[in-house]
Amino acid sequence: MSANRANCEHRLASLAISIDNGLMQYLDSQAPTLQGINMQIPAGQWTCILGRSGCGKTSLLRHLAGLLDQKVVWSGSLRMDPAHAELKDQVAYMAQQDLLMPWLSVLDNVLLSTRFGESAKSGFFVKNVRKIHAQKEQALALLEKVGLVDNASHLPQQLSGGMRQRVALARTLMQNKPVVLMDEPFSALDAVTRYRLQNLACALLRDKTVVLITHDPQEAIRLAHQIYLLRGDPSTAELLTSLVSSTPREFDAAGAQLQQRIMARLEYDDDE
Ligand SMILES: Nc1ncnc2c1ncn2[C@@H]1O[C@H](COP(=O)(O)OP(=O)(O)OP(=O)(O)O)[C@@H](O)[C@H]1O
Repeated sequence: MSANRANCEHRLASLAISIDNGLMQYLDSQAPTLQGINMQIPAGQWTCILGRSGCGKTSLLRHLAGLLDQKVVWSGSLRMDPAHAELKDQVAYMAQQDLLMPWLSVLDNVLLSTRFGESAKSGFFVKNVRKIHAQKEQALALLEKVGLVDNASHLPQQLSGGMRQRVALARTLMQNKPVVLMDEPFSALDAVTRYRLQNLACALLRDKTVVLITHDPQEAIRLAHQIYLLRGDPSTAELLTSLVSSTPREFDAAGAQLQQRIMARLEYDDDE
């Protein structure tokens, strides 16, 4: 069986997430960071979240990824459609920093999450040689998609920032989760590299339920099917707009107007 076919058979359905009246407070904090959060995150679409620094964007994303379970209290409902036991099993998380292991090759970095996943399930690294071979083929196919197959044996330090983020994207795809949470993944890149990576991510994550945090209204306007703003203290979520045209969008007059609206809402929040 080819690696691609094996991949299809294990692919999970896309999932929608719905948050009703969510409240999140850090255990060592006197007040909630998020309160009265209502969000609908549709399956197979991109939801972008903007908000001033410190409003709780990363906290919300990390909570969805199951990374804050010991650090916060959460109340309110967090549901998935179709319902599933553990949201954290369904998500791949792509952070602002690429978080590549410096001592591992590009290929091994892409394979890492798969092997940890297997390790967690079985108690030791995958032993099945055919399975390892199929995973390697799949990782190489993903590296081909992100244009880095010739760099498979390189170490991360031999790559540019944009190349490293492409490795991180391949690693995220390798996890093959229906939900992809991205925390400012392109913010450290130059404008042209960012533009190219936005296009690439848009193409490769087309079937996924993506939640993207960004400080860049233009990035949200290019990529989002809906844009939420986190505003206030504690923050609530405001659905600013839903966009129906296909992505990635070119920036036009309507985009410029929407950018102005976003900036006005964010500026107002900063002044409050
Ligand atoms: N482990 C923690 N314990 C207590 N408070 C925390 C913890 N981590 C973050 N916070 C607080 O939660 C609030 C939200 O932080 P968060 O990083 O989620 O904001 P953000 O909107 O992602 O900011 P930025 O845009 O600067 O990345 C901040 O006031 C921050 O100080």
